[in-house]
Amino acid sequence: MVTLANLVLATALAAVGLASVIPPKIGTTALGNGHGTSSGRASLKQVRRPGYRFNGARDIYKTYLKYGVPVPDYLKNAVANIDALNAAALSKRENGSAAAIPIDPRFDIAYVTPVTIGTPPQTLYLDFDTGSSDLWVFSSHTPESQVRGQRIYSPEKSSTAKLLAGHTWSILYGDGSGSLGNVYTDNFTVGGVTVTSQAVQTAQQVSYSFTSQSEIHGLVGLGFSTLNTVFPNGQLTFFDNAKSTLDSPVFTADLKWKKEGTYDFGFIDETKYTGEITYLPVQTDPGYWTFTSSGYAVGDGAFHPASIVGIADTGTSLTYLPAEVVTSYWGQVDGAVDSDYYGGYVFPCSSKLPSFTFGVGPANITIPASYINYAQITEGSPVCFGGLQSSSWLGVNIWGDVALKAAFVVFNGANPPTIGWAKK
Ligand SMILES: CNCc1ccc(Oc2cccnc2)o1
Repeated sequence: MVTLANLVLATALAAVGLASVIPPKIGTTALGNGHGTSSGRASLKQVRRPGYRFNGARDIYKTYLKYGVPVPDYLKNAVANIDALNAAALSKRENGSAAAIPIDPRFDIAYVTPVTIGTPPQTLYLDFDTGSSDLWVFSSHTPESQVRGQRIYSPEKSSTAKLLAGHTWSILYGDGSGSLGNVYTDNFTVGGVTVTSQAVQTAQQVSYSFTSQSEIHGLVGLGFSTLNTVFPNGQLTFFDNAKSTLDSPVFTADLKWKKEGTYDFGFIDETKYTGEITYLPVQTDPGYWTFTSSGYAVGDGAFHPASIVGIADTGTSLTYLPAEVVTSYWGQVDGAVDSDYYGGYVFPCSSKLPSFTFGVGPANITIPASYINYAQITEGSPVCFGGLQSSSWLGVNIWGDVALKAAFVVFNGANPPTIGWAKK
């Protein structure tokens, strides 16, 4: 016996996706192939209206109206409450996409991405670096003698800038470069994603290697915020601040060989990779995107299972792996030597290089040989510098740009974080 109350209950349960105890049999639905044939069968593809947010209370409200039952006040309020929550959620969600531009057309020493800081917006090009967690910029506080062509951020020209009184920072990178200074908070936007009151670390000193690289106006750290060097209170990275407003707590890196790639925030662009994404666990202590590769192969040679613990670091140009791995690679290259004089593996530019494959769980990523022929020692030299170098002096294995640009990489900031790898 289907009573009206049961019907409402059934509709309500169905509306919230729960199987109802009374199979609602509200008339028969037209079935068929949707092409108007006379077969008496039609199927209609259900599509989600863009921006649609589910409101179960409204479905029940409609059932009351449909059967002429007076709508109780609590139900009217429920509909309004859920609409308000949905509106707030929609207004909060944002995603973004920004270019990763090689700073030198000849070889991929680093990639920069346009950002705007402050009000009115000041545009700078920053190096997005998953291997560190400070957001710092050349600024009006950087001595003019240390600024050589870089754009600067001038907090005094931004109506939304606020000094973070008593806070300082100082950072040293793996290549020996470094910078230090004080801290403001201001509006920070990349690819349409805005964080208000982002900690922006203004440089008061930069090392010569930064001064000499005019295309890099600062860094955006995308490592875990535990690595942030601001003292006495560590600050959150742009990603950690943006996470709650993104559709999904992820960013992806699609770096390219001698071409512009992209960083996406809040979504995974299925058109940017092929096959499946393999997700691996991330060790977040001390704060790098640390994962374990499952082994390697040189060229078409046999795959060597191994556990290679390393960090995914968009801020490092080359890839640094254990000595036994790189000696087995360079052993396949005529004339390759690990040169103290040149500071790493070099080889005759005329030599043929094999590709390099590294394992990511049951899957793998292959770095084409061309990516490993990194650059001539100097313009016109017959000696070339390898993109695969030994990590023995570093104390950590680093999957830098030479490896990352061979893949589509998902930095998943959920709890627990994971890192995803896909071919492209
Ligand atoms: C090349 N020295 C200046 C410079 C540009 C970008 C960075 O930053 C780095 C360097 C190494 C590792 N991680 C980030 O330093």
